Amino acid sequence: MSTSVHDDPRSDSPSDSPSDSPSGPLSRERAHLAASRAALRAMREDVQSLDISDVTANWVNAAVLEKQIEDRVKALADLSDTPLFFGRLDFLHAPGAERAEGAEGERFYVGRRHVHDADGDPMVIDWRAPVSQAFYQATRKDPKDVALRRRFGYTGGDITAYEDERLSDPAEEATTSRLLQREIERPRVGPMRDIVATIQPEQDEIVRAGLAGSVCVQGGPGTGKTAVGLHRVAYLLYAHRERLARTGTLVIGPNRSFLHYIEQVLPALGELAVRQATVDDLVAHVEVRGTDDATAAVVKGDARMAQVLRRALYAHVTMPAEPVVVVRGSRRWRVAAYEVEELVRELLDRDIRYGAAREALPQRIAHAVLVRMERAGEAPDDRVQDAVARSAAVKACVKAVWPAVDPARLVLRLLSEPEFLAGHAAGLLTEEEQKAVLWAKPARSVRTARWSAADAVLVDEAADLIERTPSLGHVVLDEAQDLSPMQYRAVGRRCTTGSVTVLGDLAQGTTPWATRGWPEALAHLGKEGAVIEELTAGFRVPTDVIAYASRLLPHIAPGLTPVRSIRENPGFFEIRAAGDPVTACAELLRREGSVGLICADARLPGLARELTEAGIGHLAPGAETTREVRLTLVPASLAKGLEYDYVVLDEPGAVVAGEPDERTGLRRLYVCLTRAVSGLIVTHGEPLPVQLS
Ligand SMILES: Nc1ncnc2c1ncn2[C@@H]1O[C@H](COP(=O)(O)OP(=O)(O)OP(=O)(O)O)[C@@H](O)[C@H]1O
Repeated sequence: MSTSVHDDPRSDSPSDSPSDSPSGPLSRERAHLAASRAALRAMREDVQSLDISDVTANWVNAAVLEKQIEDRVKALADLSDTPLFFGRLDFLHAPGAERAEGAEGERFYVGRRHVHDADGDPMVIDWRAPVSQAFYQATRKDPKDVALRRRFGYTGGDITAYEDERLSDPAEEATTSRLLQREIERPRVGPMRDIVATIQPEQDEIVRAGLAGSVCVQGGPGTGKTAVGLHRVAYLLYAHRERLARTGTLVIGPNRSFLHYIEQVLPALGELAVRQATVDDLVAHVEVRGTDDATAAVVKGDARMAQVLRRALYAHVTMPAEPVVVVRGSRRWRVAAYEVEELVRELLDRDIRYGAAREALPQRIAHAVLVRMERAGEAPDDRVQDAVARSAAVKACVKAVWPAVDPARLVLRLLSEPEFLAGHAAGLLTEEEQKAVLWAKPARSVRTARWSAADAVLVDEAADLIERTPSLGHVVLDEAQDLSPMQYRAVGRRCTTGSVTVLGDLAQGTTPWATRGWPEALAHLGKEGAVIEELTAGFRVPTDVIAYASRLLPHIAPGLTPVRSIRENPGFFEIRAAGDPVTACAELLRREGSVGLICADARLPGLARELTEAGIGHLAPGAETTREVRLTLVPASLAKGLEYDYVVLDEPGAVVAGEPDERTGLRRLYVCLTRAVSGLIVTHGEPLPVQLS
């Protein structure tokens, strides 16, 4: 028997087989779904009925416990249109007890969360549990003891189809999953969805990679990098819940629209506590009101700036010229200048932060005083040492020798004072480079300075030299190819004791400092040992469209493997010379799903006006589509990471011309050409870039 799909005629999908009888497999599966829902309800009621009055001694404990209960009840909610399970595994033998989440049987339903019956036996196994892995990894070649893998198709919250693969049956031929195809081709509207039911084997490997190791994923447009990164966080939170609850997790994306687009995925997987931020959010020590030209931004983002900052900071440490004299009662205790210098040199040699060393110095000097007191026959205790450390003489010495430094002030001086910069950049930055980073108008104060985004990263680096930045347990860094070396360092210091998942595509790098190669980027992150994986199967872009966009690859990222679309639906692709984008939008809105009109940033206001004049409702730039308003206008600079069922790409030549150089322009165009799921119309009046011919 070969792989087969069985549909219920009530489903809105094409049917392969006749309707199911009341005792047929579909009815039995529906019965299991109903029983699982009832079991989940019972689990929720159990938690709701907990009486905490006996166990909470005070109101603080009671409040904490109540909050925990509230969270647990929320986590146990049964979302009516989200399937409770999406797959079933029938093993040939019962898996080992340690793999089975306490189950005795050999049949498992795989779903978004664990559900058990009144006896504690599992009705649904969490997709992240070890036993569920076979659902994603078993193949005909390596069936992993799976006799039958069943995938379920849903309409709303109801099972309407299933598809079987008898993996251990040598007579059955391999076919691609129809349900997977349907899932990939389902129209998109609104924010990104999870892919938990259809994670592919090569994606699953990355999702389940251990917490200790860092992973870097290079993948062309639509290969599922973002999806994989988000599911990886959910997996790690399941496998290392306590540790990550303590240390924290963070997802970094390129901008607000992108974060908004992905924000529903983790909550849908039951994970509510993952912070999402842009790199700019992480380094928001100063208010960013200024911008840099490309030359200045490239130098400010260069890793050499870290050395300039280090030098400038440590130049504040000077050797004492005077002894320290501490007066206690009638006695004076003297520590010679050369001895203080020795203490300072010792601290400089140690690998501790500037601020920590500054805090240690008074105690070191006080200790030297104590040794003298002991030698003179006194018996001072710790309190005396503390008092000496806090004495005016010691304080004055530390202030002179190892002064407090404010990180923003330090950067402000470097960018405002040519001599100060030259003093610390000599041999690191050329004169032109120094000129490029200096502000045209020196700033008077931290508050009034017109800080740029790159300046804020410098302040973050300086802040970390002074005081260690706390490290998180795991960081997912999406669209990483656009980060500067200094931004990589800023991310790297937020996971020094944790691990990172780096996601990106070298061909989509559109910043002047875009990543040239992953090993270099990983070195800036401080994760040289990370494994580099490549994803090449494309889930988003139709074959003809990706083939067209891939013509740009030799010009923008030679050597990268073109994406191979696994979509069966060919979609459609049209290039309309002298075509009108507004008419194209109107045409596409007659179909199901979202429509994005992507254009060069400068052309956006004009197109917005034309749409309004034509009476076509549309959303503000970058806004998420809804069922009511399915058309959104997307400036080329915001298109990265987003997708729409249909895209109208206006004037490719203008997209290229909108960037400072041709390669960046072509990369931007590559991003814009690869946003469509079902169809793309390119409209142009000007000639198309020759690289597309
Ligand atoms: N295994 C899968 N099953 C179903 N859909 C998938 C799968 N993997 C990815 N997708 C879908 O393909 C689309 C593209 O995925 P995603 O945005 O993660 O790609 P990406 O590699 O980050 O793309 P880009 O480089 O353009 O940002 C999304 O709609 C995602 O849900």
